[in-house]
Amino acid sequence: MTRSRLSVEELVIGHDGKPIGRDISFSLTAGETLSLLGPNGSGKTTLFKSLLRLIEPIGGSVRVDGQDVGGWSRPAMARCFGYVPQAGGGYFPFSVREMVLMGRTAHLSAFASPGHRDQDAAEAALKQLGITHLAERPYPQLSGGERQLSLIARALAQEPRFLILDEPTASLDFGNQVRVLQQIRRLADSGIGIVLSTHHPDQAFMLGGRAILLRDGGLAASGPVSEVITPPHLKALYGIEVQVLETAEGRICVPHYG
Ligand SMILES: Nc1ncnc2c1ncn2[C@@H]1O[C@H](COP(=O)(O)OP(=O)(O)OP(=O)(O)O)[C@@H](O)[C@H]1O
Repeated sequence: MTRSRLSVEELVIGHDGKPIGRDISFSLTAGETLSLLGPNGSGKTTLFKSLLRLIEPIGGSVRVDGQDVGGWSRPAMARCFGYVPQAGGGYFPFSVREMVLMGRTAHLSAFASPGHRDQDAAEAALKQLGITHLAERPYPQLSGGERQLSLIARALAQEPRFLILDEPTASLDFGNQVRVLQQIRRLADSGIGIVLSTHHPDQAFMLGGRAILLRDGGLAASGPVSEVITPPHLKALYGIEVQVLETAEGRICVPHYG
């Protein structure tokens, strides 16, 4: 099976025609994971929204298998990309099952109601995230971790080739951070391309794959996680001294507190 390839080429991102990032190029094959790190305000959300055409890029292109997505319709974009926005992603006065089923909208023709194929995709997404037991619960009553898993299930029900997650572990407790990351890693293993932003370099180590660093209006580094998440890069990115230590579980970052 040939896997889809996402190529971001010399993207220029910004707001109201004013660039905040330029020359942003990277690529990803479905099944791979890419972690995006950068200080607050460096443009991570702007980059994701530009990639998804929720904000018009100022320049450059985003291609899937060589096709420029610039001319794609919204449903065509939604069949290719799932998006889990930052922090909660809105209020849904529905049960988890209903909310996840709404992720199927991109597959429905105008005015059509969901059919068996859509119900099956929603159930499969709930199962894949291990939250079938939450299906009847009203979304507003869920905990932060349960909401985040439900939002990922909703994006997954779209059956996207690429999943874009903006700080998927923000506001989660330590256990739920690890559980959500384990699920994300499984999604990559199942063949979905994952691009996620995080403020925790350790999470890039946990996910493996590749990482890119966004700083001063451009990509400061790009490559395998082990080559990108290094003390000099972290110092340049965050202005603090950090050691990278090897442990039995993998690498971890330890800041200097002195
Ligand atoms: N709608 C907007 N209009 C104008 N400027 C914006 C808009 N949204 C964001 N910005 C600015 O663009 C810059 C990048 O913001 P963005 O939210 O992309 O950063 P970020 O890296 O995701 O930040 P954080 O880590 O704090 O979530 C910031 O200076 C921000 O103030």
